[in-house]
Amino acid sequence: MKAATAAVMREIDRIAINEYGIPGAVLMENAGVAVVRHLETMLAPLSERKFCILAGKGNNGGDGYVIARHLANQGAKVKVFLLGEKAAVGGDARLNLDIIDLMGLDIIEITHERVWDKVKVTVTFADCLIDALAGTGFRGEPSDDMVQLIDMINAAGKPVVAVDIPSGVDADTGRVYGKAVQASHTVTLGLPKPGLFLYPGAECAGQLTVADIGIPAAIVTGQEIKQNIIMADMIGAILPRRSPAAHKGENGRLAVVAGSRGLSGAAAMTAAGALRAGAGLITLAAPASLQAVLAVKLTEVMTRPLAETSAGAVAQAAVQEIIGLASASDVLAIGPGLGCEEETRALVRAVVAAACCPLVIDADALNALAGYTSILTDCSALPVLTPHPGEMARLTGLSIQAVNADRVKVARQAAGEWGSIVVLKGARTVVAFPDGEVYINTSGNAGMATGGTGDALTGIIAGLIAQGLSSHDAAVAGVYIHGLAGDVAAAAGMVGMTATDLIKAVPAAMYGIKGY
Ligand SMILES: NC(=O)C1=CN([C@@H]2O[C@H](COP(=O)(O)OP(=O)(O)OC[C@H]3O[C@@H](n4cnc5c(N)ncnc54)[C@H](OP(=O)(O)O)[C@@H]3O)[C@@H](O)[C@H]2O)[C@@H](O)CC1
Ligand SMILES: [K+]
Repeated sequence: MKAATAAVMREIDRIAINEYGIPGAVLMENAGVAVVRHLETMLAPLSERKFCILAGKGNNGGDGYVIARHLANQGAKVKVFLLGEKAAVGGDARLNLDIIDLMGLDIIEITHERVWDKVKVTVTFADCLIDALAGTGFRGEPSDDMVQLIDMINAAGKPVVAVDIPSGVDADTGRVYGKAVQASHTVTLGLPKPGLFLYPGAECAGQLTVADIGIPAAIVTGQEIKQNIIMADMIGAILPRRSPAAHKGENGRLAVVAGSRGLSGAAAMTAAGALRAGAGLITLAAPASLQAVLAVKLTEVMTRPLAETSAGAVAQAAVQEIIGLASASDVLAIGPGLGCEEETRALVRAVVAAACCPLVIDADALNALAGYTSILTDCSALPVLTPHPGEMARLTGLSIQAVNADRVKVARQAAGEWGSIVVLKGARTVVAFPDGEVYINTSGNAGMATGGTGDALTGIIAGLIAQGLSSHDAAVAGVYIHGLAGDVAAAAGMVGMTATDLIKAVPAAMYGIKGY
């Protein structure tokens, strides 16, 4: 599913109106009717309900007046509060405001202090609140009046239906500067906006519905929309169907370079993630002293002992062995648990520079690349990098806060600069490509915020590449399957679930998507 930024949505509206001749008032009518249809599914019979519509002076408020008209026609009790003066409302919104004025609906301008008591009483006795304060035209921090209204809406404990976007949420980034409406439902218009999927905006949106408002499909396909939302059907189309006559050699050869003394678990979980994602033959190369324990942990994985430093990390002397292993493999996953010794870091850089198979680079291998990201642009195949925000901060020189403030922008910029696929992990993982294409993941849950889930993701993505998926498709499908496996595991209890629970749930997640 494509997601449109506020600027792209405005351009789509402009083309629909100016080039196709669809009057803006028709789009607004369709928008308002779509919200009323949604209210019918939630609160029928509408004739027995009381609605409080909170409208701004822009077109989002205009949608609110259309909603008010249709609700009143159905016999509902409707009160409209306008954050500003009627005289300040223009265009299609004004047209619809004038209509409900002529219909005799109660429209109260919030222009002086005395009105607030009335707002409070109405909000308290309403069955449902409609947030039509602001949509894609919202900028920056809400004004004091808007904050007061948002506080009242959020404190009311009533169903809140946001029109297009919960007011106060940035449509592009999901950021909330100050306060935002906490909606129980959002009916977004035309195309969904990225900010409805990125936190904290995603949490403000509640249950999301995308409403068709009659924009010609050709306008949307004619736009270069680079934001995508990852959904199950998209992944179903990506995953290959396994031939009934398949043998292990057809499902790829995968090498993992991971682990150091005290960090054997990271290596094991990476290999197990790849195994559960369906990779055929896996070789786990790790410091020699870990071999015995890894062989016990992973019955189905081959292990390869590597030269190690006195501290039990992979030594520089292992470089040729790893490069040789990479050339005999379809994909190499490198990084989890390698540790932070400088000798190991130098080895990672040498392997990344020389390996001729696709790479999935994670954890300590990412830290080894801080200050050396230019190596990535010379990789023979597009490498997949899977940083969490801390690793991303180290790689970019930004603070973790700056990384999280606009995850899409940061991931996209890094992917372009490094000529790599960047999987920026976290709630709503973002996958960015060098051409600016971005995918936002929708699966997963807070139970996944536990050690080892990142190692599992590295294994899953590498496991999919081993089975013949392009690095592009493997990154997109990998993050979705990983989150879905987390959701499957969380069905038995979210708090306390482990990365191992998630890994075991990968086959069930894939079964849910593809039926195998
Ligand atoms: N034809 C179309 O295009 C269609 C558009 N459609 C709908 O229009 C919406 C876009 O409409 P838009 O562009 O008029 O802006 P909109 O979201 O109403 O926001 C402006 C309002 O927000 C206010 N405001 C902003 N920042 C603020 C702040 N920090 N703090 C406080 N207030 C702030 C601003 O106040 P002002 O700055 O004027 O004082 C003004 O009142 C879109 O989301 C969809 O719902 C549909 O009907 C389909 C057809
Ligand atoms: K809104």
